[in-house]
Amino acid sequence: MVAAELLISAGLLGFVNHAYFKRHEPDNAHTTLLFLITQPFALTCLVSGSLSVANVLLTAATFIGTLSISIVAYRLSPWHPLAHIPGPTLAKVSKWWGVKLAISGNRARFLKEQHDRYGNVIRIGPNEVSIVNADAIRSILGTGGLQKGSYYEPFSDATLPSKSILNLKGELHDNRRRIWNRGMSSESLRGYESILAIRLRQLLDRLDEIAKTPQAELDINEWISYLTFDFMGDMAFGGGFNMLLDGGDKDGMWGVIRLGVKATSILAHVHWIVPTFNMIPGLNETTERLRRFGSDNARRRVKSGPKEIRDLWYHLMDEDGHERVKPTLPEVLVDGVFTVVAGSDASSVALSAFIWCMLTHPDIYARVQIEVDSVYSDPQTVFDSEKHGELKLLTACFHESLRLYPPVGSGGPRQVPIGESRFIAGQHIPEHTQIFLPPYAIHRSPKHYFPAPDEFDPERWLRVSSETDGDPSKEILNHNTFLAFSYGAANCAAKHLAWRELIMVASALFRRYNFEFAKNGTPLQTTGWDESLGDYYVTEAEKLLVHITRRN
Ligand code: HEM
Repeated sequence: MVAAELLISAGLLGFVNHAYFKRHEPDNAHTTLLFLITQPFALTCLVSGSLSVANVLLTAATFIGTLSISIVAYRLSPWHPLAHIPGPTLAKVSKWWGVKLAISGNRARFLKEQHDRYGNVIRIGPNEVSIVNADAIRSILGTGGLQKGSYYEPFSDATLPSKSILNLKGELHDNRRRIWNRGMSSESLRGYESILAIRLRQLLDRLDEIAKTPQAELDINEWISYLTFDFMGDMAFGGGFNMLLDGGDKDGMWGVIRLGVKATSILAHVHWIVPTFNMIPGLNETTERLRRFGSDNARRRVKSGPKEIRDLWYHLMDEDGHERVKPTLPEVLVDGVFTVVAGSDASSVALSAFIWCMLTHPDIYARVQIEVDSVYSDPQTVFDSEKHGELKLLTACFHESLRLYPPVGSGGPRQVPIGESRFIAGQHIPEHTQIFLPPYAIHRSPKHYFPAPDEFDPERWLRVSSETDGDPSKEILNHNTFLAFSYGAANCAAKHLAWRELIMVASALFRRYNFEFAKNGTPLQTTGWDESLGDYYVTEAEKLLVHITRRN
């Protein structure tokens, strides 16, 4: 009799809990776990008057079983607000499916496959959708679109008094972005170019040494990463990073930053677990080191005083005094760390993917080299960005490699606010839904790039047509769907700097060296490197082993 009463009340409690969690998303794992564990004990005591092990186990099993079945049944039921949107069944059931996919690093490619299978709007989580549609880009990322939501929360350190620009919303974002935009004016960019040129000369010196040894091979992805990391250190904190001179990650900070981004990109799918993770000694070591990295660098930058060439720090601190309310040190510190994290890997993987495309398309590589040679007939002028406009084919090659391998492959989502709903890409999207616009899949859709959307064809950017006039056999190139730097008010704040960096580095490398695949490169490096790119918010690349020889 007691057992029956326990079964019924534990079952009911499971349903009540589901109703509660549907309205109140957990904000951490520890209190939620405590809340779930105490209930079977309390219920057993209340119903049976004692705490016998058998009764507690029976209550707990029934409670958890009913709660789980209720959640799964609801998420798969026709009553779920996203029931009309197709997608993989396991994705609809649990966020943990998203975590597993994120761990695999295969997210961008997998989303494309699912779009090919299910269509333009697919459900990729209990309350998440992914959309591949040109009009949706403006309505989500453009004016009056949606804001960032819970996915981005783990990208901020909750113990710090300020969030980085990546996590700010509304007016707070507009204010910070105004300062960033000033820091990216044409005048500021010219200063950054001279900072980059100094680092680029260091890279060329190091590569010259390597090129002296016949048949020597190098991981070009790694050397480019040293360059972009040091450059971002110069920009954000006025120097102090010396990966090029050290020939590696001497203090291990580069590894820590990469691990931090990777872990965050995975945990962002279950953002409520992060506060719990941060409480576990040992597990928060990476966050601790990142915190120290930020504060040490900020302290060093403040102490070092004004720089001969104005760095990004100068602008972010508003040392010119344009702002009514000056940015605080913690605000600039978090943006400095974000600059190093976001700016270095995105640029290095973009450059590596470009070199990969050149090596796998020798005919185009030869033409690019001729173009670079003719624009920079005097090798000493290769740092002059005034000539970038003349590098038409090289620029088209970057557009194409960024199209095929966008460094932020599946992007970060925007969220429909509570109490609102949207009609996007022909579908009703209910409140609280997170919407992804995955650049990798959008860039490879034949509706946006045609013919051969999966092929490297830089000429498509040089041919004129962008209209089909309803004739599907005609070429399509929809510039509005090029999302490598995102779109709208929160697009890449350093897009113009990044373009100059990519073109300057590529010109300098191609003007000075001949590149070939390393003879000892594994088949992965010579034929499948692109498939090994891991999507961890920013793309992670495997070794790209090449052999270089100095040109005259
Ligand atoms: C090829 C290189 C780069 C690519 C492809 C790239 C791409 C992107 C993308 C896709 C976003 C949007 C992220 C999101 O919505 O979740 C973004 C944001 C951002 N990027 Fe870049 N990025 C590059 C280089 C850089 C560099 C070098 C810097 C710093 C100097 C930088 C600073 C930023 C900032 C501050 C934001 C946040 C803007 C905001 O929220 O208003 N990026 N970038």
